[in-house]
Amino acid sequence: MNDVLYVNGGTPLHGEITVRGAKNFVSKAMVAALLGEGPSVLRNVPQIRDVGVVTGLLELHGVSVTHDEAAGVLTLDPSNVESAHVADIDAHAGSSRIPILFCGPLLHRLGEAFIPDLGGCRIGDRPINYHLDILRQFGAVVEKRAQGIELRAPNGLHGTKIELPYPSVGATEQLLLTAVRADGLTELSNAAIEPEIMDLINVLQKMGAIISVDTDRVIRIEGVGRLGGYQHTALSDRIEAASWASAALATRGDVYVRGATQPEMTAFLNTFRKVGGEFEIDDDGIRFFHPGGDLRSIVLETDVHPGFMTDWQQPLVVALTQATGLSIVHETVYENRFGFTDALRGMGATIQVYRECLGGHPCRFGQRNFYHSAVISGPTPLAAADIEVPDLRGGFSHLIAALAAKGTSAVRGIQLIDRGYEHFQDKLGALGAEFSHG
Ligand SMILES: CC(=O)N[C@H]1[C@@H](OP(=O)(O)OP(=O)(O)OC[C@H]2O[C@@H](n3ccc(=O)[nH]c3=O)[C@H](O)[C@@H]2O)O[C@H](CO)[C@@H](O)[C@@H]1O
Ligand SMILES: C=C(OP(=O)(O)O)C(=O)O
Repeated sequence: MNDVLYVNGGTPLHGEITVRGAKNFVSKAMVAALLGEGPSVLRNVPQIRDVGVVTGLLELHGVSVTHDEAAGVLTLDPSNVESAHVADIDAHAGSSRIPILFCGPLLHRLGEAFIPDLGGCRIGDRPINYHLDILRQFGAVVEKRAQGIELRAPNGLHGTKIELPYPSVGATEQLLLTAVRADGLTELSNAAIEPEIMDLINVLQKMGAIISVDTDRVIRIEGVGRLGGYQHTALSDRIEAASWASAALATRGDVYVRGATQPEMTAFLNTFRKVGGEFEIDDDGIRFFHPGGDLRSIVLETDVHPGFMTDWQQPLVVALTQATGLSIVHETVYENRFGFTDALRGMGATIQVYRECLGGHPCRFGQRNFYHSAVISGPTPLAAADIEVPDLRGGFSHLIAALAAKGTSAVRGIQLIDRGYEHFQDKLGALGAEFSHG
């Protein structure tokens, strides 16, 4: 497949697109199916590469997966996992970080697991120390191998009390997927409470789990002996929705995102409005548009939910290059998520990155040599360029910059974008973008 997109920018995006289920939920719900005795059915599944990667891993473990791609329905039947009993897989994680979440379900079913080294976006170190600490506290024995880790649970997995040093999404999911079938009670403090985690809890409850969530980031789980399958419709992808909203703003366009939902996007909508974008919400989606006139600069900090999520940051920064004045963005979730701004600078944007915590609150990256704050001065016209996609959201940002720029840009490595944006080229076409493969 041709991995370069030639984008002829300068045309505002106009029209309607649809977003389906959230990348950051669907993959976890697929792993949850491994815990059930019977088949599960997941609806509203997007056609993105991460779904293919997790499907491949589940099949390797004996899960039978059928996918009606057009209807977005996945059926996952784990009844053959015991007979397949794959102890040591000669596999790699592909582009995804999801394999680490197989630990709990496989340990419960097979008593052992081999997890390959992880993929995912290179936006910081992304260690798995919280995951391993959690698994060890449940009673797992973890050993490092050449290309991954090997785990055993010689005495089973037992409920425990854990406080996370930081409300990590993946570590919270690790705990949930392990605790639901562990023996006894588990209590997690400082848990992440992202909407995708809440929907995973919905799925686990449908399967028979007992989970309560307090208002102070404490989650309690009473382990149960067996879980069944589930039927569930995935919540929609608020990152994809916000990305198209940012594209509408940066190109002075008007995009109706069918499937976008308000409650999961409150922090984004507030920021969008402060920058000068407008939106209209109805029962089926959200219309995002540039109302004309100047955009306003803002001070923004990314944070865990209910804050402004880090995955919204990169697409929005492109729109901020078109706002009048100095915007400050303090990235507090990942230490290295401004690499994508190099290409924007090459296109004419004025963006400086700093090691200091700018914008208000000190974060855990302050004084540690990480360029995790950015100052964007605008508005600056963007000029076409030859750019290489660095990661998923950074890649979409580059695409937005190319759409906003005068002239024809070459955007290389666009396959990375398929990992989280369903049919993005069809959607660009539907919104009137001008592009070709050469
Ligand atoms: C597939 C998926 O759902 N990915 C999302 C998930 O990633 P993911 O689950 O990997 O992100 P985490 O919330 O775990 O990471 C947050 C921070 O905690 C650190 N950390 C995490 C685990 C650990 O063991 N040790 C550690 O230090 C990370 O390096 C990072 O700085 O949540 C992120 C934060 O909303 C999103 O940007 C990603 O899109
Ligand atoms: C960082 C992201 O994803 P992942 O955790 O899958 O790398 C993302 O979706 O922006």
